Amino acid sequence: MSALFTPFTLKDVTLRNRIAVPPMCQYSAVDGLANDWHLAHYTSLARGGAGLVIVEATAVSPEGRISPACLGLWNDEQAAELARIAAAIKAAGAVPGIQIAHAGRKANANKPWEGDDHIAQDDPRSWETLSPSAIAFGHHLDRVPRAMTHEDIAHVQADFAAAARRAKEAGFEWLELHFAHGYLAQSFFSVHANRREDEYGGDWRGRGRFLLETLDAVRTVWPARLPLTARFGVIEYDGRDEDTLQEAIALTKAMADKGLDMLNVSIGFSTPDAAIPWGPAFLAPVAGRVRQETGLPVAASWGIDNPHSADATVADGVLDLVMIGRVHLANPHWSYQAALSLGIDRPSWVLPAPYAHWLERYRPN
Ligand SMILES: Cc1cc2c(cc1C)N(C[C@H](O)[C@H](O)[C@H](O)COP(=O)(O)O)c1[nH]c(=O)[nH]c(=O)c1N2
Ligand SMILES: NC(=O)C1=CN(Cc2ccccc2)CCC1
Repeated sequence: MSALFTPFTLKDVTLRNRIAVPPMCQYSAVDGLANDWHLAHYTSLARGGAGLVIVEATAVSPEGRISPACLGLWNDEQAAELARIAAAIKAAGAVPGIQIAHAGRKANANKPWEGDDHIAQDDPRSWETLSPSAIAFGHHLDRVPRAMTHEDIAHVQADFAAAARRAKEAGFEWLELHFAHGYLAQSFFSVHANRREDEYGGDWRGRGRFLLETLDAVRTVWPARLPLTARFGVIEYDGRDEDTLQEAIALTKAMADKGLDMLNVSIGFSTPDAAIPWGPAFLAPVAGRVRQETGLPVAASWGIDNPHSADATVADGVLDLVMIGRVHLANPHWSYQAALSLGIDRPSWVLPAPYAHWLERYRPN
């Protein structure tokens, strides 16, 4: 029996297996609108057999986009296009999820393959970036952002709540708040980015306030019966990891008290000077510690790309869901290959009938 291919129920939602496609920006939108690229991309991933497919970081406002080509959910036209994608994911047998985000001081950047750097301020595509403090990330993202006022903070939190309402109306059944990877919410939590001296700065409670208030605002509009999760950078690999982890675990417990249903454990990416120990499944033990100490179900990613290690993280009670990212770009049918490798019954039926019927009778050698 394979732990990876057991169902997972959270609130009223049941995933057919423990395999999730994490959000992965496609940088392929115009004016934040999803198009045929996104429809084909997400449909093929869902048809590949994963239990959960989470649509990429989708900005809660125009200036919350990482790049001008990122998706948005700040208007009803965008919601209508995303509704087609949610329906296509569901029709393929996966649960449709979406991540809502604000890129903060990492916003207004070129596509990764077009420089990945901040757009020049005299470029017509340029817009003002916001952050808790007027401190640039550095390196290729060296623009100094404007320190947010309390009005800015309230406005962005209202944008998150509005985007969550639109996500619900568009038919998404799993919502993830982007609280990781050096974007706005992570920046509020990070000592590298947040030097505020008001109630949104200082100790972990101050630096965590924006995240808790945003969670509160979203929880009010997101149905109690559907999973509300957050992707959160609990470690920076910046030399103060134990401090960061303890603060992140304390904040995660506070978020759980406010109705967070699950944590998608990730990296802070708040400083260009991080010494990240890249390697197969390197973050899984960190996620396992968060799971132990908070009692929340957890997911994690980062180099978990072979079926046996993915299966082991679930079987050993380290992870509840495995986020399988880049390898899905190489092979949307990764779940089928995993089913073959793990020897589950009728592995082809991880795929939809038009494929499964024939593959069950024919095995690519
Ligand atoms: C092209 C691309 C785009 C994104 C990502 C990655 C890549 C490669 N990642 C991170 C991703 O979800 C995943 O956590 C990492 O890729 C690590 O997992 P793998 O090692 O790829 O399985 C990411 N994470 C996130 O929370 N929101 C996002 O929109 C994106 N976008
Ligand atoms: N929107 C996000 O959260 C993104 C995260 N990435 C993290 C990453 C870093 C290094 C390698 C892969 C992914 C890159 C692209 C956008």
